[in-house]
Amino acid sequence: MKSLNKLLPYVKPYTLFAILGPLLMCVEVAMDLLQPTIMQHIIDVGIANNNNAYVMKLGFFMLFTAFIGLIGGVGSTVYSTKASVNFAADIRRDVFKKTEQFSSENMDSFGTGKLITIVTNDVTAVQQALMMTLRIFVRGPFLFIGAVVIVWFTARELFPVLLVAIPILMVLIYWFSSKSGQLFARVQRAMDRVNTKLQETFAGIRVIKAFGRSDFETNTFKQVNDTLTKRNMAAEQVILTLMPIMLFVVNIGVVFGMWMGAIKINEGTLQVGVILAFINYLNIIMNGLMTSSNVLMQITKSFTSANRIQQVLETEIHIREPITPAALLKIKGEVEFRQVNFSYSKNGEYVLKNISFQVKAGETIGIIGSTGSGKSTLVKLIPRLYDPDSGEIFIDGVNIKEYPLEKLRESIGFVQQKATLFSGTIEENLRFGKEEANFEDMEEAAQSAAAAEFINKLEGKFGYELMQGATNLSGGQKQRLAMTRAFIREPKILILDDSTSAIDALSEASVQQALRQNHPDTTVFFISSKVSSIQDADQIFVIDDGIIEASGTHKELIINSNVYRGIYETQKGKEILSYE
Ligand SMILES: Nc1ncnc2c1ncn2[C@@H]1O[C@H](COP(=O)(O)OP(=O)(O)OP(=O)(O)O)[C@@H](O)[C@H]1O
Repeated sequence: MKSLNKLLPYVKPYTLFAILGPLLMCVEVAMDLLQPTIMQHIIDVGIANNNNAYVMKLGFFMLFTAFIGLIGGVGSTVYSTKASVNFAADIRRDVFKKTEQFSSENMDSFGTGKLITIVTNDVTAVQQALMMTLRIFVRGPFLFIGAVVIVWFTARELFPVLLVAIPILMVLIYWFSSKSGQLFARVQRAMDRVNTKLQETFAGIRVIKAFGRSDFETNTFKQVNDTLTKRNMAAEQVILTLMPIMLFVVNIGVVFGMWMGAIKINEGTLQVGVILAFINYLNIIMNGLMTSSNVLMQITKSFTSANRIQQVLETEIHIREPITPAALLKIKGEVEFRQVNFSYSKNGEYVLKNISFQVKAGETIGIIGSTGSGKSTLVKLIPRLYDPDSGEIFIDGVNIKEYPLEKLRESIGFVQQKATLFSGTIEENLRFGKEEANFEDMEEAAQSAAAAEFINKLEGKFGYELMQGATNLSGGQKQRLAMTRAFIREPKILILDDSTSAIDALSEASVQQALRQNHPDTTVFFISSKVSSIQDADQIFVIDDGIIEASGTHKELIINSNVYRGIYETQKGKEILSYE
């Protein structure tokens, strides 16, 4: 309930619509409530006295009220929809904006599957809850109270029937609603699992096919889908059983009403029309109670969704902007790590342990080490994708936490291990690196990244459309484009995280040469599992189990580092070592 309340400020810009919706609904309900009484008068006054003119007059009045009711109903739908759809759109916008600010750690803790479910399903659930509240919430109680009051004034003789029927109906609704509330919570959890499974399958469809696991995946999807179906069925069945039981109670009420009415008619204290109107009101009362309980159920269902939305909106961003940012000169590219420790889990198990080093501007640093040793993690700390648990990182002698985040990241070009490209043209993807890049910039960067040749062969060249996930490019082409995108922004610090793994040795050498020639002042961190890719670096860091096991030039490390020599030997063979 609390989290739903916290979303109420999102209704504020649409207050007028949110008032008009229920207001117009009141008009519709008032007209609905008038109908049985008009009918009663037609029967008891018009038909009983053979007064055709009276029948016609009230007949037209009945039509008129129905028409006004229609306008009220349509108007209410229009304004309630405007309020709830805009309310949801604003929440979606803010959830999206918030996730854009998320640090990698925040992202890790939610997971993309859950975030997508929140932006789609959960926002839709609160939208529906608001829509129903605005449109129907007033309708239920208004119909119920209105009908009870009218029966009190027009058919008091039959009121005892209501005194028995209403408590029974209320108990039934309470029991069924609480039962279905629990069942719908189970439905929502099953829905989460279906969504997660779908996202995972769509993202990994190629792997599934390559491993011939389609049947297995179809089966696991069938399991989560079956659970969802069963739970949906159970929840719907509860709702659907309620209606006939309530109708049964109402019909017993009708029989009793007619029986009591017949006695009163015989006594001459009641007219036929009153009984007919009473029967109608009894149905209206049932409808009113049902509608109220439906809305309550929808609102209860939306609590979980509101909670999840609130979790995103209230998430504390781990990577914060500095309170007093450093006065900015142009970043040169000196990098220093001072006793840096880092862990993903924050339980003290460090992935990086006591890392300290200094790099001069314009130096090329090779980083090598076994898989999972912490190489990628180390470079991710430079653009503050994560912050260290302890220790400090400096660029040009200034703690990186003191730079405005945007400024810091603007001066860093980062090519991640897995090249991420977006659907759109190559040009659009490159502009991601530098908005104002012109054609020459693109050409030049593509040359440096050994991408120009393949781009020129593509239909439309820089206008070539990439599909989602750039599936219409090869692995090596994706890496080259990702490098072009990083080169184009002429960064002061360039991080290449195993970004030449799918590129042939010749092209890799040409990329390295282009870097030296065209970007001599850029500090380059070059992660690679191949010694041949980094052996010309000014300094090489050998990472082993989260520590810098050794550092130095290739020649120094061959002599001083067992780990480095081990890697080198496995890759080149001992005979080359002795030859060197
Ligand atoms: N987002 C994450 N959450 C939790 N643990 C992580 C995360 N990313 C990496 N790790 C763990 O941190 C350790 C270091 O990972 P890292 O990616 O830095 O290794 P690496 O040396 O770059 O490996 P590789 O050469 O295989 O890319 C690994 O044990 C890995 O399982």
